[in-house]
Amino acid sequence: MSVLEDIVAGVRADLAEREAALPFDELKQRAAKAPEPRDALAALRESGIGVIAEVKRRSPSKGELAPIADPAALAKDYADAGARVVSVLTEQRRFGGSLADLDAVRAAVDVPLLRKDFIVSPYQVHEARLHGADMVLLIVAALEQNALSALLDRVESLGMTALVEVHNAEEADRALEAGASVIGINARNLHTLEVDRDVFARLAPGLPMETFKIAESGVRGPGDLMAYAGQGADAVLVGEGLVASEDPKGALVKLVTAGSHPACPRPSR
Ligand SMILES: O=P(O)(O)OC[C@@H](O)[C@@H](O)c1c[nH]c2ccccc12
Repeated sequence: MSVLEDIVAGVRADLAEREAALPFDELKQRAAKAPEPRDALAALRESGIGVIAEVKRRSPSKGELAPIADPAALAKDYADAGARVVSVLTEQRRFGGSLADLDAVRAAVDVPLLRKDFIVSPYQVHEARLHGADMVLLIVAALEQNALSALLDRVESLGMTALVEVHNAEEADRALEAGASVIGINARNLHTLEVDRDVFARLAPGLPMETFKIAESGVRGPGDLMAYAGQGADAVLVGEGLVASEDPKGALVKLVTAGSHPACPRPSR
């Protein structure tokens, strides 16, 4: 089994337990009463190169990154430092996250939130909404085309933004085919877990000008952000570089400052 298949199998097992505890119809009704979603894409468009800052304890590639005893406090630091969106990993087995983290972060900050997980079922989309997410990650490599299209429509029908993640040109074509307008190009190969920062430069020119392009993974500091900006990124998503830093807030201020600096290349739109 590949790493991705292994993660998805665990996600499906955990999902079955939650579905048994709270039936889909009941979940949908509850989610429908949640406060209106925030416009994550509008928030990302507000600055130069927007930064999505991630709450992430562990990763399959690096193991333990940071204990993050208080995800709400970290998210507050992120928001204060100028994060346009905060990403919360909710996958438990490999990333040490939970929906409780999403709840805690939602209660603490006003910025739009991304639920970062391996979404394979409509159940998880409504669940994201119920727990205050405004944006949902959909990983093309984890989904059949029909499921991808259906999940994307579902995310949008609930007023949220879908961030559709791709790793290669074939996945990028599938994302566009499904109607994605916000595409994340992940430098981390989900099969080998290696980071290749050149993936963005290879794929971005093949995407339509109007597609909102997010560079994901491997951003170590302002230099990487500037490089991605020069290659046409509209925003970057950063996890490890922040959580594993001595001073996550200070590290994020540096990124946000670089992303809004006049010398930083800007999207031409
Ligand atoms: O920690 P990094 O290298 O800054 O990467 C963040 C983010 O891109 C990464 O966490 C990620 C991208 N796509 C994912 C899908 C699932 C889980 C995690 C991810």
